[in-house]
Amino acid sequence: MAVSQNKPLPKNIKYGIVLDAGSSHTNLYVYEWPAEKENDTGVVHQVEVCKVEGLGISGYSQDTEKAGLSLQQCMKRAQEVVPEQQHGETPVYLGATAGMRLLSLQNRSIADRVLSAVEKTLHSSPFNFQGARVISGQEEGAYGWITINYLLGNFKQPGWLNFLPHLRSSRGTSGALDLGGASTQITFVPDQEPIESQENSLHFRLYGKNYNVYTHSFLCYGKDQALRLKLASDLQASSTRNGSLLDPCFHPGYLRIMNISDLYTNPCIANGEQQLPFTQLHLQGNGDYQRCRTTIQKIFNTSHCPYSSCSFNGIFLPPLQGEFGAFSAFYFVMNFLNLTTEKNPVPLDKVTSTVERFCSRPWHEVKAEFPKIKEKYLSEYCFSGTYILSLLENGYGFTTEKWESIQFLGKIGSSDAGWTLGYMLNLTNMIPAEKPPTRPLSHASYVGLMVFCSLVLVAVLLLGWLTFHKPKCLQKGLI
Ligand SMILES: Nc1nc2c(ncn2[C@@H]2O[C@H](COP(=O)(O)OP(=O)(O)OP(=O)(O)O)[C@@H](O)[C@H]2O)c(=O)[nH]1
Ligand SMILES: [Ca+2]
Repeated sequence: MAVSQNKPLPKNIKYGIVLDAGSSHTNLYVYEWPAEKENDTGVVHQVEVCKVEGLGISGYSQDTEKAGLSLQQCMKRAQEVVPEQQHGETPVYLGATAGMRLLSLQNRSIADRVLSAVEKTLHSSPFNFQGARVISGQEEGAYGWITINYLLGNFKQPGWLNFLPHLRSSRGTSGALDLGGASTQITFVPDQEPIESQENSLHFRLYGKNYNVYTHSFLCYGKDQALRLKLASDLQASSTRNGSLLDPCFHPGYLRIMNISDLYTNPCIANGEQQLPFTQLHLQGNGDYQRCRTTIQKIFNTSHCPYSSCSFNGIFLPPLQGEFGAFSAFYFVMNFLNLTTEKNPVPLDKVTSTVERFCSRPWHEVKAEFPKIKEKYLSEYCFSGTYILSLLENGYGFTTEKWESIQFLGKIGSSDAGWTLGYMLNLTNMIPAEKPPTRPLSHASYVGLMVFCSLVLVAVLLLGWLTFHKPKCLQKGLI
């Protein structure tokens, strides 16, 4: 006997936690989804982001234990967000990106110690810890691409197409552009097949469709490392005897003092330090966009290409294809400069003139206008804006027309654009290779279908009746 209940059943919600241990800082994300819809596309969403105070985990190479301790506050926050009875079943993953890739190249045993320290903290939490590891640049690109296409609903087939499988649309996916502090990724489905270099080629089967995806991660070309590359290249080209350098990528009146040893302490910048007769670099801004662009250009080597086409440094890049979503620092910088609009993209010439005007503004004026923005961020928007233009226009070849296909996005719905959601979807097997069997119709669809069938039946009966029992008036009219 069926028992009717008026009370709705309690929602069966599941949770998952991912820590994004980036080069500049760590973010903890909490995701949730209805348990019964686990394999549907587009049901997982972010309910919390917690920004870990202090450095990225790779910044604790001098005191590795602190890398673990730094995560405690956000782990506590996660315990408040996830209901206590579900702590034990909630998976936690930590993925480290370019900062840890660089530290591993520099000193493997210190990098391992940092990872052990964060593992210790995560093991001692009440959640179901699933591991902490350094993810590859390919994975970072791939999971970013999966995240945005999952959130944009690009893997979804319209319901009615389930009945007509041969008509299934091959609706396009969106490419993904991620700009971090230490690396940057470009990932998209190219038109051209096959992909010329194996290390840039990924294959996925998702929801019953095959995707051949191009991806590349440029280590050292995140915006913090790119600034170091630029400064090292400027230093090499200059004849300064005392370490004073005019820098067109900073505002007029801006001054920054840097230790030369800090500039040369990672594998992105090979040697050169020994020859310098000074220990500090005195940067003096002069806010000249054109010159800034020229100096940045020097960090992209376009002199050789062993493929049919390349981005820079001899790396294969097929012709750009389709729409692109640009996130992380692409978004932070463009958003600060008011160059992100929901609907129409801002044309490339307008972006260029905005960055140019911003760079030329005196530092004291900029500081007075944005007193609440961290000085580190504020002072670098001129460099970052110019770097983004160089990378996208000269590095990847986004022309004035192609520029219009880029959308700068921070969030999609409630979820941040980034690699973490895709990483979790993959590790929890939430994106099936094949399309899950279609569920029975929802109540609304059932009622709709019934009404439609009834109307068709009435129309058929009426037509039949009219054919065989023509009313006299109609018969007369026909003669
Ligand atoms: N303006 C601004 N800059 C930010 C913000 N958050 C991070 N950044 C900077 O933007 C750059 C990229 O930040 P993220 O995307 O978090 O980079 P990351 O994940 O630490 O670095 P990777 O390991 O290379 O991916 C870094 O230079 C950060 O210092 C923000 O809220 N506003
Ligand atoms: Ca990142």
